[in-house]
Amino acid sequence: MSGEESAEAAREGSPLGAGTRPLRLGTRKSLMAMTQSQQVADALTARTGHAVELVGVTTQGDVSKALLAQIGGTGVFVNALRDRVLSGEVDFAVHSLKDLPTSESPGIALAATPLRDDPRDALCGPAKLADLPRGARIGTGSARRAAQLRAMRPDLEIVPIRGNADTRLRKVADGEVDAVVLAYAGLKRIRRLDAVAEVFEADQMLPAPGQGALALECRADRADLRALLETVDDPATRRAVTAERTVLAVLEGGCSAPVGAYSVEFDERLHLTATVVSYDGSRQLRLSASGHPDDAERLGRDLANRLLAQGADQLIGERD
Ligand SMILES: NCc1[nH]cc(CCC(=O)O)c1CC(=O)O
Repeated sequence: MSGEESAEAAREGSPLGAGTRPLRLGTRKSLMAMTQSQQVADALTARTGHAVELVGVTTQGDVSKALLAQIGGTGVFVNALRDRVLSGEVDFAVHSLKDLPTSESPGIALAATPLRDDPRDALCGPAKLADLPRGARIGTGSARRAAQLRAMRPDLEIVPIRGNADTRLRKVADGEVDAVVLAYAGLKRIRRLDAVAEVFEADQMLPAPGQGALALECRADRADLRALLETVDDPATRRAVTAERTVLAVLEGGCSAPVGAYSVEFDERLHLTATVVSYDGSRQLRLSASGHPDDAERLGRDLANRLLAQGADQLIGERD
C-alpha cells in the first residue's frame, strides 16, 4: 500500500470523510498561543486520528504598540482569527477564552472549551506582594489587576504596560518595574513559572472571566467539524466559564472594566464569585452564589444583577 493509500485508510470513518486534508488550526503566533494551540492539536489527533496543522496569524493586537483599550480591547486578537475561520482559510481557531468578547459573533460557534488550566493570577518579581517596598512599581495593563492590587496595597504605583508575557518579564529584569502580574496558566505554557513569587488566591485577586481556559471556534454551519472538535470539550469547564462570562456580559464592562469572576463545580453544584472594584481600589463589591450546574447562565445573570443593585454600575463609571 502506498503512503497515500494508508493515510486514506486511516481517515476512513472520519466525520469529514475520506480524502480529507489535515485540519487547519488558526492561531496567534506568540509562544504562548503556539504552545496552547499545539496542545489542542495533539489532543484532537489523539482522540480522532486527524492530522492538524497550525497556521500562524498576525493580529493587530500583536503589532500595535498602543494600549489595548485604545485599539478596541482584547477583541483585536480574536477578530483576525475569526475572519480566517469565516473565509475558510482555516477550519477552526484556538483562542485564550478570556480574550473573547462577550457578545456572540454571527456565523461563529464555540465548538469546544477544553479542560481548564490554573485560573489564578501570579506576581512575578523579587518578593511576595506584602514584602515589596512602599511605593513599589507594578506593571499591568489590566484595570482588574490594578484595582485589586490597589485594594490590597494602596501605596503601590501601577505602571500601564503591555506586550506578551516574555516582554513583561523582561521589564522586571531590566528594572523598568519592580514586578508584574500575569496569568499563571500563561506562564506555565511559556515555561516561565520560575519567575513566580506569589500565586494569588481567589480571595486576594479574582481572575478575569475565562482565565486559564481555551476556546475552539469554527463556522457555525459545519456540523461535521463541530462534532469532531467537541471531542476535546470539557462540559464542566464550559459551565464555569459560561457563568463567569455572563457576569461580565451583564455588567457590560467589556475587557477594560475592573470585573473579576471565578466559577468552579464541586459537590454537584456550580459555585460563582464575582467582584467589581473601583479603579482606585478603594471600594469593592464582592458576591458569591451557587446553583445547579445546568443553570450557569442564570447563576451569572442573577449575581451580576445583585452587583448592579448594590451599585456596581457606579463603580464601573469611575475612572479616578
Ligand atoms: N490578554 C492576554 C492573555 N490572554 C490570555 C492570557 C493568559 C492565559 C490564559 O488566561 O489562558 C494572557 C496573558 C496574561 O493575562 O497574563
